[in-house]
Amino acid sequence: MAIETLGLTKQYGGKGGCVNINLKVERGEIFGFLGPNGAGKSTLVKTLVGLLRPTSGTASILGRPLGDTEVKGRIGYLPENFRYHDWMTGLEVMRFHAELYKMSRPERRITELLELVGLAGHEKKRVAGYSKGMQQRLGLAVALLPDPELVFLDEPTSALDPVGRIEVREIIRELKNRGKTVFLNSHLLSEVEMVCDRVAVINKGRIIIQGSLKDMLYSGSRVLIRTETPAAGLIEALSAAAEEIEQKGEFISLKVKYREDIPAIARIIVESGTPLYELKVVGGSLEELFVNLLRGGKTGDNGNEVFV
Ligand SMILES: Nc1ncnc2c1ncn2[C@@H]1O[C@H](COP(=O)(O)OP(=O)(O)OP(=O)(O)O)[C@@H](O)[C@H]1O
Repeated sequence: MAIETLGLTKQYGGKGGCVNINLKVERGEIFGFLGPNGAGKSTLVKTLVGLLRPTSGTASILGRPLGDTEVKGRIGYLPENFRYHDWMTGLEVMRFHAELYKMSRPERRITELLELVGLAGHEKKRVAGYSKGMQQRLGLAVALLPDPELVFLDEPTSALDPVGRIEVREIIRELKNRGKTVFLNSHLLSEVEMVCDRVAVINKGRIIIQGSLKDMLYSGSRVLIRTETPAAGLIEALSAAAEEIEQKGEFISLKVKYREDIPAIARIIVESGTPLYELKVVGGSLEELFVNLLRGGKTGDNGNEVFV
């Protein structure tokens, strides 16, 4: 396990922060930690990397307790708001951090990382002359310096333009290919949807849902079926696999709980002898799920709109 927390709480004078966080992040996965501004994402990351002391609860990082010095050399951290000395060049910032990591021959690694983040050719320029996006890339290169097994990225694309976002996404995928674990804090849903294997959603300091992104997205989505002449008994047969079945003209709409319900529904229709002209899944976007969760409404259920 890369990260395991048990009832982890960090509050500031009894307020804010994050409360009773129970998370498991497997090694080698990209885990998305999603929540609106002020939800408690940065607080959790700062607690996990050892910058904040928990108010209560426990956690282990790469199998060691929080604050373990040896583990600190095996993790990388890109903070949300960082500023390097702007009179230094990108190369000097990298060398300075390599010294902090006590790396003996960092030059090759530095060159490789500057290339990876797209800063090759700019390394001799002062940070003062870097755009926000270039500074963010430099931060990412610094976070990857120790070739960490586990990387915490706090809003890594917030300062980037669309092309920069795609590039960072590619770097994150590449990290996964190399067997690294990535903990990605973000309020950007599409970001998380595109790269993460599993996610947790936090709101007002508490986790409100966590799990595999695939399962989460399908839970509560609707399947819309077009059949001209439903066979007798089809609706009853479907009610074994789905809920809230509605029939209107040649359309049948139903709500599914799990991803596996969808092929089961197709099978029931075909086996009943009903001609199937169309089957489509409606809803199931992370944005919809997120908004519904935050409003405290149902998840991903927009099936009624289809019939209007
Ligand atoms: N140093 C602090 N002192 C007091 N309260 C704090 C401190 N840091 C954060 N908080 C409060 O804790 C809550 C969670 O903040 P946190 O920065 O962890 O959220 P976040 O999800 O990372 O938000 P954002 O995306 O805006 O950075 C907020 O209500 C914030 O005001």
